[in-house]
Amino acid sequence: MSSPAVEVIELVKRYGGTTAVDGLTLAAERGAVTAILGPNGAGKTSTLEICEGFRRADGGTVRVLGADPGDSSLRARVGVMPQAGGVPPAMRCAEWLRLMSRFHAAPLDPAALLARLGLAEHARTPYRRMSGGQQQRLSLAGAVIGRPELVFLDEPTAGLDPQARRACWELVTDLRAAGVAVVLTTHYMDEAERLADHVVIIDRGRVVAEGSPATLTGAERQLRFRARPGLTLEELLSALPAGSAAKESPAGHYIIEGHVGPELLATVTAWCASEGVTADDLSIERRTLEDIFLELTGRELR
Ligand SMILES: Nc1ncnc2c1ncn2[C@@H]1O[C@H](COP(=O)(O)OP(=O)(O)OP(=O)(O)O)[C@@H](O)[C@H]1O
Repeated sequence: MSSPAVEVIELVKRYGGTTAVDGLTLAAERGAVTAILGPNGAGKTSTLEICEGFRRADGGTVRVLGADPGDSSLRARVGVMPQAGGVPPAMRCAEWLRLMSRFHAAPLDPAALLARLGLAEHARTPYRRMSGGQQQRLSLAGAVIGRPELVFLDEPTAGLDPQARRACWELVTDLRAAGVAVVLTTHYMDEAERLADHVVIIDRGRVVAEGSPATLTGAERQLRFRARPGLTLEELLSALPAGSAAKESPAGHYIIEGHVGPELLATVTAWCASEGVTADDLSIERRTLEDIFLELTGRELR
């Protein structure tokens, strides 16, 4: 088996007294999408920027396509989409992408790439006059123009409209199919669930869980419904089979966990009837990546 495209072992990054990355270990495979998730300030961008060779680590080991992240030979092989900026404000959209293409031996066609990302009509627009979402898309185009073996995308779809998000997802899926290693960060759990082969959840600079979306969310199902807020769940709990759990989260949204079968469903609906409430949007679902993320990283704001 070939070595991973990115190998991070016991990485440490400090800014003065703040330890942003605290012994983080992860690997990203070729031909796969690795999504790094974590609350604000968890250390995602710091980790990415060290892998991209933009920041120095204070400890640990990082190998990118088998080389040190600072190795100049990586520039032609690795595409980077930073969280913001990177394009001179006065430069026109197509002009910048053409310039980027000249740094590579076998680049994609800049005009075709702009068209694919819905930027054809903005080809002559200076960067500073483009909207935030258009700037994001141009930055994404810059990361992939050189047919890289590995791309780092820092929140690629933040602020994009639904159409542009889908165009970005399609591009990422095509990169993976072409054998490219894609490492991205995102705050959109549905995006990670849909796109990623491997999800790494980090918190306070450490990995708190990793695996495929299916492994992380597990096979267990939940019963969910909406009803008026503040129902007392004790009586329901006592009627449910041992090992079941019931919670209201957020207000007016009820989640019942346990062995979700006909018996549990009957008990819950009978209880709703006894309370005089209709269970709206009653559904049986698997736990989502967002449920797992909030369980692991808590609900307080960072
Ligand atoms: N240049 C810097 N100087 C000082 N502290 C920094 C610097 N860059 C990041 N930090 C701190 O390091 C920690 C991790 O920041 P980082 O940007 O890596 O997090 P993140 O997970 O990418 O967050 P977000 O989701 O908000 O983008 C934070 O506490 C942040 O304040």
